[in-house]
Amino acid sequence: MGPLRSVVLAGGGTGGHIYPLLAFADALRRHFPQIRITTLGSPKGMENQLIPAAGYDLRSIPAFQLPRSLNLDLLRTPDRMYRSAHAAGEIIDEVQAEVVVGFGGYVSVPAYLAAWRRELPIVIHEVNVPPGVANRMGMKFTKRVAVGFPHQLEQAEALRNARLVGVPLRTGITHMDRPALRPQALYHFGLRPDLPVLFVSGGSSGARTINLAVAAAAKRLAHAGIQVLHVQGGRNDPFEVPNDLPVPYVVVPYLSDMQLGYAAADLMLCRGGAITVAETTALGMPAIYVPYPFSNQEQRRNALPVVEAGGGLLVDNSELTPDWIERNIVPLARDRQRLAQMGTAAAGYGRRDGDEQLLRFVLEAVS
Ligand SMILES: CC(=O)N[C@H]1[C@@H](OP(=O)(O)OP(=O)(O)OC[C@H]2O[C@@H](n3ccc(=O)[nH]c3=O)[C@H](O)[C@@H]2O)O[C@H](CO)[C@@H](O)[C@@H]1O
Repeated sequence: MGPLRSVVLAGGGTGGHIYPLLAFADALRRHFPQIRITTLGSPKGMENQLIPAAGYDLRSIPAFQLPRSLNLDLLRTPDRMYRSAHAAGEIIDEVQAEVVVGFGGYVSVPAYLAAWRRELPIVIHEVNVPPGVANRMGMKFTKRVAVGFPHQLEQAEALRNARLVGVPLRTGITHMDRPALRPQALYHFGLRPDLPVLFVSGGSSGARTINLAVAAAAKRLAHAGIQVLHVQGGRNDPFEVPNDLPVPYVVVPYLSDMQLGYAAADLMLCRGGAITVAETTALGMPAIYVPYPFSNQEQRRNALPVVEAGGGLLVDNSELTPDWIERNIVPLARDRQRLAQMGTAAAGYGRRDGDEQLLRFVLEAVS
């Protein structure tokens, strides 16, 4: 077949849906420099900051919230769904899209619906178990479903026949040479080269429990000679850290250059969002995962295979206290050998070619 000329990518809400979309857009552009890439988002999601900043065309379509269960009778779906699908269809027609690729988030549903009505190929990329509500609806319109992780094939009936492609990750992360970037990253954040760095991130929105627990442990970490680089997260309140600590504790609201954080880090403390897990493992980053407790155990499922492979530790949200941090993180952060072993195990589970594998799958869909 000839080169792809025009695609519509749909996805939005939080970073977990948007970063894979952007990484895939970059792969399309690398392979087909003349391609027209149009992204569909909702008016309020993080896509409104992240997608224009990455230089892609973002079209907003009217928002509507999906019910959280699937016994959705399409005939009784509210008018707003049809308005959104109509808007998505007009954009698909205008750009003469050859395929719609959806990454989840409720903005994907009107795109799937509009593409189905036009008999356009639809490809869904799903990273969670259970699959998100929007993508489960999309699966009524296409059998071309790609997943990020092996456990998804075993743990979700709806994903049993999906194609395992991995997660499209930003090349700034997948092509990164961590040791080479480390001095620059430490300098950038004002961190010392002679002491370990704990990198704390609660995902794209931030995590209140993690933020408060680590901030409350600031003195104990500092007196043990552990530096902290702490990302507050896009939607979280500021927290207090003592300002008379003997070693650096750096708080940043959000990192657009996430690779700098990974480069500075010896150990990560994070939630178990799917893209975060894909990134830590692609980089061979030892991590302590604190899954978000309120979303169908999806984050626990993401982190468990890495932890079972020896690539990190798992701690319940309710158990992450300053005492736990002192007892577990302090000795680990100072044990270079154990960190190296964990890093190697994490890397064994990680993969870096999700963007290329998804592209191959999409090309099959349009051929
Ligand atoms: C609470 C919740 O429901 N979270 C879900 C959400 O997580 P969330 O939106 O937090 O997504 P992930 O943890 O999967 O990914 C976060 C992304 O944001 C990036 N990042 C983060 C902080 C920062 O300062 N800069 C930055 O670039 C990370 O590098 C990563 O690429 O979507 C994921 C993927 O569907 C799901 O698995 C999570 O369960």
